[in-house]
Amino acid sequence: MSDSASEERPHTRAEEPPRQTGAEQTPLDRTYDVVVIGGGAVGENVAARVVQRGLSALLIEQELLGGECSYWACMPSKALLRPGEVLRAARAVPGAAQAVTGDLDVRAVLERRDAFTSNWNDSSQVRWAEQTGITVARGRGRLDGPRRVVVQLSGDTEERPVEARHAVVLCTGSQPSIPPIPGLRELRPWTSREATSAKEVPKRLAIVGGGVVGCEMAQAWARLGSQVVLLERGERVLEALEPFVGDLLADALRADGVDVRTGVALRSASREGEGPVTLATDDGEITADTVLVATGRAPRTAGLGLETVGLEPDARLDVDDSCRVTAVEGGWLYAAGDVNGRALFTHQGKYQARMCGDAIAARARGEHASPVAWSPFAATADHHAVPAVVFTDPQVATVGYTEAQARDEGISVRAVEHDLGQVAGAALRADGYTGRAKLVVDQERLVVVGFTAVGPEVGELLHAATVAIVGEVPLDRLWHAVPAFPTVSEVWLRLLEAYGL
Ligand SMILES: Cc1cc2nc3c(=O)[nH]c(=O)nc-3n(C[C@H](O)[C@H](O)[C@H](O)COP(=O)(O)OP(=O)(O)OC[C@H]3O[C@@H](n4cnc5c(N)ncnc54)[C@H](O)[C@@H]3O)c2cc1C
Ligand SMILES: NC(=O)c1ccc[n+]([C@@H]2O[C@H](COP(=O)([O-])OP(=O)(O)OC[C@H]3O[C@@H](n4cnc5c(N)ncnc54)[C@H](O)[C@@H]3O)[C@@H](O)[C@H]2O)c1
Repeated sequence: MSDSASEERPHTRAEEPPRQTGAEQTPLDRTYDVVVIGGGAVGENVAARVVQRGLSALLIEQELLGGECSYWACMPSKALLRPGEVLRAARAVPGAAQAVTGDLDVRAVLERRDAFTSNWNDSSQVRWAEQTGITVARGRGRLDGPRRVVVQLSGDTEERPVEARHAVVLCTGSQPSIPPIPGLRELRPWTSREATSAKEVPKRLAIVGGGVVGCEMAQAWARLGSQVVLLERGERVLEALEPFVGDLLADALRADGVDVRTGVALRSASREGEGPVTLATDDGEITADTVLVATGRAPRTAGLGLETVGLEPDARLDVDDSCRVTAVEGGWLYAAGDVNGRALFTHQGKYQARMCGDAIAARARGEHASPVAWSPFAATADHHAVPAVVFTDPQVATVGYTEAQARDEGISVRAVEHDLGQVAGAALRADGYTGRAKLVVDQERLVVVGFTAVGPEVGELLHAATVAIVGEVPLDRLWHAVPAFPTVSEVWLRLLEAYGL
């Protein structure tokens, strides 16, 4: 195995030749050690991991190899947000601000976004997979009994049966949920796919749902020139997070011209012919040209043949920490990434891929590979150390429990907060730097169990907190982890001082 095969699949930009058609596909063998259905970031990483461990792997993908993250989620959304963030950062520093004489160049922003998706061409990812030693089948896969999968190759009417010697791994991801609001589905609203791949800036954009997708896309399109209204039924945007997060973010979105409305119930949606859309809420009517529904996601399991292995067709895929589906006997069926609903993030799905790939390979060698906590076969961090960044400006960085979640888990906690703008490193970064950080401490074990920060580019602060939580670093040892002056990380010192060290 070459070194490059042990690297993770890259997110590159490339100009590539047209995609293969079904007729040009590699012929399939009858049996593989591992069959992976779904070639998003997670499926690719499961396949690569087992191949690195000496097993053969078939990876079946019905659309673009790389999945949502590369083409309709993480990468294009961040490409849409980054130019606005840079522009605002420059404007917040006198001396640089005077050099900024124009506004965002929308065409250039969209072109850069397109380059990050390789213009929705996955040839470079297919090449990477093949060089890694993975067999790629373009088409649709479904279960057909224990260890059996049927592949409907693209451009081919015949179905090909394949068998898995050791494991079948479901990595089919998730899809947007559209709430059953009268008229909404009939409008054919944007989902995250259209919101990340649109070629033109909508004039009036109404967004239903003030979660991560709603907030990121509200800011991206507002800064590109849309008139955006953001409707959230909860009390705050990003309501699951610490309360100050939603407050600071709503202020920032409003400063960008977004009309943020919380505690709003959408009653119905309608459109007259090709005219504008009317959204009726309990707070009055809203007129928009485009509607984005961003109200959460559901596992993509329809038509996956779950009933052929004794599960309900729409069953929740509960898994153990090695991602083995607990309701299926024989221990051959796994589910990793968004489809198992544990933590809907690319990084966490890829973590599951590493753990489950190693568990599959060890079990194929006859080892027990018990998924005990923090072993190489257990995605233990999924339970209480999931990092996440909302890439708005300001960013929101979180890992572990919020104070409320920790209390709900029965943990005795004490929380401390600090104003990020008071940190010398933050003040140097931008005039008027606004932000806040919070540490949640387990009072019995005296370790950090949660961290939240809001502020420009605080995402880069997050890994220190993840290491502290995963490493269960005692507070009195953390006190010796000295942040360099003048970095924003000095907030760690301030938080520990606020705690009483
Ligand atoms: C707008 C947006 C922005 C996001 N930004 C971030 C971010 O910044 N950071 C982050 O960590 N996460 C982000 N996420 C979440 C992230 O995109 C997902 O967690 C990640 O894509 C999940 O990867 P996956 O491989 O499990 O699923 P997917 O990426 O959905 O891949 C599943 C693949 O399976 C294929 N498939 C499905 N059924 C079949 C079948 N029967 N046969 C063959 N193929 C099949 C699909 O075509 C798809 O390619 C974002 C999500 C959205 C919507
Ligand atoms: N930066 C990132 O890492 C990133 C970015 C985007 C998405 N994601 C992932 O994708 C997942 C899905 O994102 P999402 O934003 O679709 O879901 P979400 O669960 O984060 O937010 C959905 C929001 O919609 C609101 N809502 C639901 N029904 C509503 C209704 N009828 N009217 C008004 N509001 C309503 C909810 O209260 C909630 O605030 C996220 O949980 C996250 O895991 C991650």
